[in-house]
Amino acid sequence: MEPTLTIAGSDSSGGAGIQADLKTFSAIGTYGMSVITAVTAQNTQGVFLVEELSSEIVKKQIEVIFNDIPPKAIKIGMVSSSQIIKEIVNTLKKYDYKYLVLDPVMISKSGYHLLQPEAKMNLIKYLIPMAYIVTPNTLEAEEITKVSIKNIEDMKIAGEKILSIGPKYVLMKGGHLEGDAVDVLIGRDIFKIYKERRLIKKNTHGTGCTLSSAITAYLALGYDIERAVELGKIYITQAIKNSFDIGNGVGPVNHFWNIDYEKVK
Ligand SMILES: Nc1ncnc2c1ncn2[C@@H]1O[C@H](COP(=O)(O)OP(=O)(O)O)[C@@H](O)[C@H]1O
Ligand SMILES: Cc1ncc(COP(=O)(O)O)c(N)n1
Repeated sequence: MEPTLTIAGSDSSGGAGIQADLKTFSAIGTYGMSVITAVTAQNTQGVFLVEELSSEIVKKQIEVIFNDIPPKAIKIGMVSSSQIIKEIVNTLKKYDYKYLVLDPVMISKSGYHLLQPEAKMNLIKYLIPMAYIVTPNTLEAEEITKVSIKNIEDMKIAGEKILSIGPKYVLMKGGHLEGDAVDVLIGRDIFKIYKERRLIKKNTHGTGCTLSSAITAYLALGYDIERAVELGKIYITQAIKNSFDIGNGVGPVNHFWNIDYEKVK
């Protein structure tokens, strides 16, 4: 069983953050572990309060995991402040790893700032260059590059700008654009489009967390980047397609769409 690690925030409603990541890691057949950076009081209707953990406990969680169960692939989601970002960067520097998937979480779908605005520069300067792949949505890519994104051409321009900061690959997610759900993978010699029909579903809480975790799990299982993104896209599309209404707002996706419940009864 390949170990996978998420470094992210907790979502009390279970649809995004650490909870979405661990469900995805498990559904894809890896052994999920977590380093919690912050606790959010959140449900399908919004984020109501956030409490960041101390940098000491973030550092210690990373150290004890790496000293005992070195992960095959790591994903970073919500990191909230400059202090936490610097602690993660300094601690990860001490260890060997190949696959770091960075989902540059900034604002929740419900409009809450999960990354303090003044920490944005540190995320760009320190975390993006360390990543194997960065997975911004259009709003995050606009914040990082100041390029306005309306179509695939703009995604390419912004994606190449992010690539020049230092990661090996960039996956530009197009979930917020109109028309088909198109994502673009950009690398020094890769430009690949992943297209799925847009699903008319309101339950998209945690889609970005889920896709980046799926890519992390597939990298841990040994797939190359193009195939890991292809399988991740299939996983998130099916998870949205099979989502269910729970709560009164924007519900979660179905992380276990691939599980045969008859077998576990
Ligand atoms: N309505 C939808 N139908 C199909 N795929 C979608 C839909 N909304 C988002 N996606 C896909 O879900 C993934 C997450 O995308 P996006 O919503 O852009 O990210 P985030 O959750 O970070 O804002 C992408 O692969 C995107 O194309
Ligand atoms: C702890 C945590 N991490 C990430 C997200 C982003 O997910 P979304 O963009 O679907 O709100 C979230 N809402 N909460």
